[in-house]
Amino acid sequence: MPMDWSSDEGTLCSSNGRTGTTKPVPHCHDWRAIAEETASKRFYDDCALDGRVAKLKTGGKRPDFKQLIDHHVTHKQTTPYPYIKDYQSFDVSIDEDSVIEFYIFKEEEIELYVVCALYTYNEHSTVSLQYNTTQNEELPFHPKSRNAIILCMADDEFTERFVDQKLGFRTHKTHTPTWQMKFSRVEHRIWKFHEELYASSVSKNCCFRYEPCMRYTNEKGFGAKIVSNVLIKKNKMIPGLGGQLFFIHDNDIKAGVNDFSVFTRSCSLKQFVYLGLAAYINHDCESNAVFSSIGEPSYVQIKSVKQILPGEEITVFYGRGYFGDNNAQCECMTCENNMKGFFSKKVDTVDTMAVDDLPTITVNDPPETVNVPASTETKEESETDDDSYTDTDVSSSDENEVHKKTDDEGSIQSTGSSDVDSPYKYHCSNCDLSFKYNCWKDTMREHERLHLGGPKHKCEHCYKQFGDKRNMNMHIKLIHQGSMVKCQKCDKMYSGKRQLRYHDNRVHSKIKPFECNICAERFPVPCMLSVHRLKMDHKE
Ligand SMILES: C[S@@+](CC[C@H](N)C(=O)[O-])C[C@H]1O[C@@H](n2cnc3c(N)ncnc32)[C@H](O)[C@@H]1O
Repeated sequence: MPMDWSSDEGTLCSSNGRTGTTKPVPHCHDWRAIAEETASKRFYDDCALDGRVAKLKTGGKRPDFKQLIDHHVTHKQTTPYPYIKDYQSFDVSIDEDSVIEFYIFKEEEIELYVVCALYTYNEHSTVSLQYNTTQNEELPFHPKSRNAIILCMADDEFTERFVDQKLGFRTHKTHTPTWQMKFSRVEHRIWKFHEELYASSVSKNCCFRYEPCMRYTNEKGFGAKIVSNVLIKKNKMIPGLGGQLFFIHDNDIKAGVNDFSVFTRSCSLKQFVYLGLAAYINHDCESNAVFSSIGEPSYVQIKSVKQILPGEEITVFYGRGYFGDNNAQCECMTCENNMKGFFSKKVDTVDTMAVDDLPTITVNDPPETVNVPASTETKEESETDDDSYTDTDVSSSDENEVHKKTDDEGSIQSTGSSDVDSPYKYHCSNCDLSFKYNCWKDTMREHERLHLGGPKHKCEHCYKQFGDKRNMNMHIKLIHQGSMVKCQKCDKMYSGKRQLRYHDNRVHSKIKPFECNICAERFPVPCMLSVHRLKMDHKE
């Protein structure tokens, strides 16, 4: 109901008659100043519930506002508050021995109750504004999203200052405008805490680092990931790696804009925005870490569930349905290796999408931990096709560093060619890198070129470097120019003619040009043949 208090004279009503003086009801835009002034005078020091101020010693607990208001309503024999639902899930952090007051301005004629402001007093009587739930306060977001909005504003500012500076490109942003609002003590703490989190994440001693990540389609080449700097043992909290979590109202979630780190609690189905360093952690279906909230419910930390090696990406499991039903759109490395999720239906676009990851060193862990770039090129295809593209892109400095580190420190072992059963049979002659399938030999060739110190082609649009100019051009075409080819039969988009042809073989023409030379079984795309060879042990 629209309300203009400036034109009305109203009554601040008292249940016990002690403070029933008539006062002009403030203009709704002035409520903040007036309520604050009233509060600062501690006008109602000895009142319990008197119609204007409800006062409650919290003893450090979150007050039950609904009960408080219900009590007030019963006591006053008046109609229920129209905004009562706004109180059911207030999330107010309260210090030990705080006193909470809430102010109720009542306009009797129209029986409209508006809870104007909520204050906390600490033991020194400092007043801070917590919430405003007036109906016609011109808030640009739902009042219950306030903490989340402050978090978003802080995140946009500090990611730009700390992470973007480090990586040299603009990473995720919630695009929340910086609303001018007076912060409460608690809100100020949210802001400061966030700043400190980010500041410590770029300090020398930090045990993890940010790295660019171009793996995920919807990030269009401007994603980031968190990589460990040290060996992290299993079941350890990762120091400093966490984020803040606050409830956000549905109306304030904008799909594709600020929803990249929104989680739903399974028990309450409420949505929370989770931001901070940990919001740069990507999902993997067999993650090496988990979310862990111990203590402060609004600060969620990250705990390892496997041993994490220096140089290894830290990943968490977002949930079973985060990337569509059964994570059918998941593009994680595990899905890629197992041809599940996003890769289950799109075998023919695998090499388009797996453009990011450097092949990492195979370790003495199970071979699944190895990131293998999934170029699917075979002998039949490689010489002729202009679209052949093996994205062994190399931020060469990084990669060589990893090699050096592993040699020097001996903390990472080579796969060892003695491991007869390992599927990683194709070894680089200069370092410990191993490849799973022979069909990735182009990737390997590219990689080996690095050891020769061959020319490095740097993409002018991003940080990536390539041993082969052709690959760089293809990368530019794919990632920066977005030039894809379209299937005329079903409108699906592919990175090149070859991928389109594989798609057509598999889905439309149903032809199988790739034959196993051992058992003569035929396949529509070469990587299916490679998998078959590996599974059946039908070596070439
Ligand atoms: C919380 S952020 C993780 C960090 C992200 N790379 C970034 O730079 O903002 C979540 C986003 O990362 C991407 N992402 C992370 N893991 C993914 C996966 N397994 N499959 C597809 N996209 C993923 C998606 O774009 C998702 O919306």
